[in-house]
Amino acid sequence: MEHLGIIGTGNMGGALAMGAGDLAEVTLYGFDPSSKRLESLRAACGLIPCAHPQEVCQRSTYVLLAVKPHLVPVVLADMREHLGPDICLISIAAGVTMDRLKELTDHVCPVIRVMPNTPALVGQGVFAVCLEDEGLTEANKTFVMNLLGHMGSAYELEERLFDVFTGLVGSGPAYVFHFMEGLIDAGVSLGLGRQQATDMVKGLVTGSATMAATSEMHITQLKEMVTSPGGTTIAGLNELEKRACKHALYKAVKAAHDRSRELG
Ligand SMILES: NC(=O)C1=CN([C@@H]2O[C@H](COP(=O)(O)OP(=O)(O)OC[C@H]3O[C@@H](n4cnc5c(N)ncnc54)[C@H](O)[C@@H]3O)[C@@H](O)[C@H]2O)C=CC1
Ligand SMILES: O=C(O)[C@@H]1CCC=N1
Repeated sequence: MEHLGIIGTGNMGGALAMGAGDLAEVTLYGFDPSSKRLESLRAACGLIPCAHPQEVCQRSTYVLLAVKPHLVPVVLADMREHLGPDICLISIAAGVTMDRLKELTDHVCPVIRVMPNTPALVGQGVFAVCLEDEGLTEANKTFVMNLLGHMGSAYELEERLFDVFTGLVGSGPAYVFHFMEGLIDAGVSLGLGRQQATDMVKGLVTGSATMAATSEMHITQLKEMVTSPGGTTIAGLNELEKRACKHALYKAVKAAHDRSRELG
């Protein structure tokens, strides 16, 4: 049985608690200043609330840090005395590097840096995992890859690519929802009811994503399948590219990448 403590049970910490909660071999602990969050996770996934971060450290073999990046130094300073070689620290804070995490923990415990995304909540997260700390055991690596694999797809990734992954995949669900919102508004503008348009766009995105995930065909071939010569789709695609849609996506990912660097 492994003991996993989560410090900060907001959007992402909460999503990971929910994902880990149904693993028989994991007991979950958590601390958050919001007792409401802790109580709702106790009811939803059996997380055991702790009175302070130190108690989480005392009860856990893995401690997952899921507070906002600017709070990482403060929270680690509080926990520092209770960390040691038998606790593996997992940080999901955007931008906070391995070097910084090692420095903030005085190099007393092994550290794993992870970048998740919110579809973890429905078992379809995509995770980058940095396993570069030489103090990690094979058991640490296996535990974390299995834990995250249970909530989606976990990829071991060199730390130098973490800002790219954060800008693309960590932030990515928001781009997809923004795109969906735009399509729904377009449908409403042209006369569909909002609920009708919402249901239709959800079906559109789920169906297209399933095709992309399961088809043998390349993404470009899937696009060509829809695009009849002289037809409706090419007329729509031409409008998107007149507005440099692909370039806008590049700029969005680049801005998020740059912000991830700054946060570090
Ligand atoms: N939301 C997302 O999609 C993703 C977030 N992340 C990272 O996850 C971390 C958390 O982000 P969110 O969950 O979005 O933020 P959030 O604001 O939803 O959650 C943060 C939680 O930390 C708690 N907290 C505040 N002070 C604390 C303290 N001193 N000790 C313990 N807990 C404290 C808050 O009450 C809150 O529940 C950030 O570092 C972010 O970079 C990473 C990938 C995706
Ligand atoms: O917006 C953020 O800073 C966090 C990190 C990746 C997704 N959400």
